[in-house]
Amino acid sequence: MKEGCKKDEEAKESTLCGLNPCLKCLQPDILYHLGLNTETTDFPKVFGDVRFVCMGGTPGRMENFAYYVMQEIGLKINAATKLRNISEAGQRFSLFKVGPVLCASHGMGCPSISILLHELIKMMYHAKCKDPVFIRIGTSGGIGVEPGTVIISSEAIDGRLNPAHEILVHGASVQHASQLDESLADEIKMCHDPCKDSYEAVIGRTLCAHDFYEGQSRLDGAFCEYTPEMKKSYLETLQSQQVKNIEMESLAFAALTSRANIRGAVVCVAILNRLNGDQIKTSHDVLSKWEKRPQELVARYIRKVLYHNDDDDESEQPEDEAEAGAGGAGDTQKAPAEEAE
Ligand SMILES: O=P(O)(O)O[C@H]1O[C@H](CO)[C@@H](O)[C@H]1O
Ligand SMILES: O=c1cc[nH]c(=O)[nH]1
Repeated sequence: MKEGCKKDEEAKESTLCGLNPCLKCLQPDILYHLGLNTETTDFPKVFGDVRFVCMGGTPGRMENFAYYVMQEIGLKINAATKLRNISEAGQRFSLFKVGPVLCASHGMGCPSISILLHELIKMMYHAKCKDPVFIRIGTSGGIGVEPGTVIISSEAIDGRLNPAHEILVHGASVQHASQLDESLADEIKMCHDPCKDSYEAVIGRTLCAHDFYEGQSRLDGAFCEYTPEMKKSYLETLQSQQVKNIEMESLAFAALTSRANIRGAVVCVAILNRLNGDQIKTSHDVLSKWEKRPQELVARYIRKVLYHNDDDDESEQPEDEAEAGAGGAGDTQKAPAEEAE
């Protein structure tokens, strides 16, 4: 358990801690951007079995991941089954539930993922989830790594290399530590097979920028008020400080998960090596293959945790949906995990 995190009455129910003490007074609690509330949805019944919350930038990636993870954890569905976007009413994020796995899109940048995380963390609290693991599966710009390499973040740092997510509250700066769970990073890394996988997976520091262009020292933005030499020097400094990649959500992800006593990991593929350029020239076909790499590792990890086995050993896999825990994909009335097309 997180240091200084006492188990209170709520913690007996969910394992989250450090949350807003007023949450229990909100009747109902409205998760506005997810289009859900505690009055019309029975959270413990619909989401109480969630053990993994996976997130990534785009709705399409997370829908594909939901179908992929369903197959990988052995949930049987028929070909006509279609997963329902549970947060469709909110019109901001997509959210799919596949048994114990929630898959959410988070948009771009810390403000967007922060909103999603506040609402997902409240969901875990109301649903009384026990020890949920949160994982971001994404893309990034690599620093001195071969494009296609998967980077599992050891910690998230800001542009000044500080391991903290800064927010302004009442006009004052508040910094929250952005550490990630080291043992979770190791467990995910162990799901990579250097003999079979055609790519490398490494653990390293991740720089989180608040912009894709100037914030990442690109020379190809609409504005650029620095020289190629200044860019080179900054990226080389990052490399010398064991920074392996740059993306745009890890600070908020790490800070909010650790504040809630949630184990979190960030697993991103590098789609270019920033030491060699700024523009992404790789074909969409190749990019979509690379994008699946973090998904593969994370699906293997989930499978391993659920069935306590190695990838080759299928002996403990469930026979059917019920055993695997395929469960409600939305409100309490809907059929589990799907609606027929
Ligand atoms: O990992 P994904 O969701 O692809 O997001 C990465 O790509 C976006 C920029 O293109 C940023 O949001 C960055 O973090
Ligand atoms: O260079 C990159 C690539 C993906 N995402 C980023 O934020 N930066």
